[in-house]
Formats: sequence, C-alpha cells, structure tokens
Amino acid sequence: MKITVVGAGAVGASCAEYIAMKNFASEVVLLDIKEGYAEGKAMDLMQTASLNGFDTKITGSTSDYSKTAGSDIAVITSGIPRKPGMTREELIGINAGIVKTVSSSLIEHSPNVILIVVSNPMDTMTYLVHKTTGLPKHKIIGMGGALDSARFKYRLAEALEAPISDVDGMVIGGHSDKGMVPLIGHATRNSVKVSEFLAENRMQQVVEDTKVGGATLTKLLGTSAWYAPGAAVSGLVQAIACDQKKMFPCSTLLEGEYGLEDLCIGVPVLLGRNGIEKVVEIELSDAEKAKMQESAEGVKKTNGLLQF
Ligand SMILES: NC(=O)C1=CN([C@@H]2O[C@H](COP(=O)(O)OP(=O)(O)OC[C@H]3O[C@@H](n4cnc5c(N)ncnc54)[C@H](O)[C@@H]3O)[C@@H](O)[C@H]2O)C=CC1
Ligand SMILES: O=C([O-])CC(=O)C(=O)O
Repeated sequence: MKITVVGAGAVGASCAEYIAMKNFASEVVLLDIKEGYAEGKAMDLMQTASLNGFDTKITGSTSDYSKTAGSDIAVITSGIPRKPGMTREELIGINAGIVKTVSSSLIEHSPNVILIVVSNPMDTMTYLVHKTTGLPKHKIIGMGGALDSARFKYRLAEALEAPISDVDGMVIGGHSDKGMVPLIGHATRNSVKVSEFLAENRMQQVVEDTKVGGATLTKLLGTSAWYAPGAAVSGLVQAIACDQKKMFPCSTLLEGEYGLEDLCIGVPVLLGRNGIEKVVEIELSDAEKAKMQESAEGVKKTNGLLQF
C-alpha cells in the first residue's frame, strides 16, 4: 500500500507520522513545494523508525510527482493555514489554486488514486476536486468530521467528567465555525444518552465549544492545529487501506441524500478499500435537519466563490 501526503507542513508531517506508527503501509511519500523540506521531514521521521518500531518506508520529494506514481491513497494538506481571527473560508483565494494543481498532478501519476482532501476551506476544496478532476465520487473524500467528532468527544468527556473511551458522538455538516452540527441528541455515555447526565445549558456549551474547536486552538497556537488533524487523517487512511468498512463523518458529494445536492458536506459514510462505500442516512430531528440545511447554505455560498 503506497500513500502520498502532499504538504509536508504541520498536518502533513503529523499525518505521515501517525500512518507510519500504525505500521499498515509499506510506503509513505511526502511531497512539498519547498526545496528539501519533504526530504528533511522524511529523513527525520525515518530516524524514529527504530525507536518507535515501524517498518513503513518514508521518502520525501520536492515537487517531483513521478515519485508518487502508483499511489493507492493521496492526502492533500498543501496550502496555507489560518491565523488567529481568520475563518477557514478566507483561505479560499490561495488554497483553491494549490488544490486544483496538486490534485491534477496526483491523478496524472496515479490514475486509480483515492484522494483525501484536508486543505481549507475543506468542503469547498473537496467540491473543487469533484468539479475539476473527473474522479468518481467515491474516490474523493473530505476530512473534517472525523476531527470535529474527536473534539466533540473530548468536550463531552470533559463535561461528563468521564474517560473519553466512555463517550460516543458525531459531528456532521460543514467543517466551519458556524456550520458544524454536533449531534448532541445522539451522543452517549456507554449507550446512555448524555441528556441523562447533563443539563441542557451544559450540553449547549459542549456544542458551542466543539464548533469553535479549530479557532480555539488557532488562537492558542498562532496557527491551526496538527496533532488531532493528523491522527484523524491517519484513521481514514487506515480504514481504506485495511478495508475496515468503518463509519466516519466525511465530506462527500451529495446527490439527494439528506435532502441535499450539488455540494460536498460532512455526513456519515462507510470507508473501505473502494473509498466511500456507502453514505449512511440516519434519522435526524427537525431541529437537526434545519441546522444541516443552514450549514449547506453556508457551504454553497463559499462554493460560489470558486472559479473553475
Ligand atoms: N480539514 C481539516 O480538518 C483541517 C485542515 N487544515 C488545513 O490544512 C492545510 C495545511 O495546514 P498546515 O499543515 O498547518 O500548514 P503548513 O503551512 O504547516 O503546511 C502546508 C505545507 O503546504 C506546502 N505547500 C504549499 N503549496 C504547495 C504546493 N503547491 N505543492 C506542495 N506543497 C505545497 C507548504 O510549503 C507547507 O509546507 C491548511 O489549509 C489548513 O487550514 C488543518 C487542520 C485540519
Ligand atoms: O481551524 C483550522 O483552521 C484548521 C482546521 O480545520 C481545524 O483544526 O479544524
């Protein structure tokens, strides 16, 4: 299994590290536009192999896509991150051009590749890849919901004063400060609804803290986060590489599911060897449906800024 990660920055390197640590891939190629940067990160990571006990071979490349040839899965993290006070949507001007060029170069050298889009604004970048590459929709996956759900579980565990392994929950909708839809009504502690333990205002606090999870970290770090994003991507890559049929919320092209069409937005999907193997339609309450509709309108507004 050959995996390429484009962008050897904070998220790309973290993602490559987690993939290698899980030891399921034979090869990870890191590619970056900055001269020598991906090669340096690859060498540094390889020097952790004997310490951390993995056999995955990590190599680096400066803009040479021939080194990525025959990749089964490629992750796109190239582009600029936001700074404190910015929204993800403000990154569209620079990142759209980068994502368009990178996705076409990847497909040229790996026509059968499955693409995982990370660069922000992620739902719109995923839609751009659909509009410009001609790859089938099950091979284009946007990563956002897996990360947002991990942050939701972190906030739920905090509120419940419970171990994170005790809680379960999912975030659907757009990967944006306003558009995320944390499904608090479905969240559980050991299969018991969290509403059994938490007051309404505490649950609302969990929802609000989850939605601004990325912005909170950006304010603290001066740039956006990378450990949880890298771990979330590695989970998606592993589900595909190991044909796990695992369920994650991912951004995918909707064609009527959830009453939505002609956009990419986060909904639960099953991930396996073929990429997105099924969009899972769960029953939403009227309030959740309305939030999903509002989120979709936000994503479509950002999509409207794209120039193909
Ligand atoms: N979808 C999600 O859940 C998340 C998305 N992100 C997004 O991921 C992106 C990357 O974030 P970081 O890694 O923190 O940024 P970073 O600045 O640390 O790394 C980005 C890398 O992309 C490289 N790059 C730029 N143009 C390129 C090109 N044309 N070809 C190859 N490489 C190129 C840069 O040289 C840099 O090394 C940002 O857009 C950020 O907003 C970050 C976290 C979570
Ligand atoms: O917040 C950001 O800009 C990066 C990101 O998407 C996240 O960490 O959720």
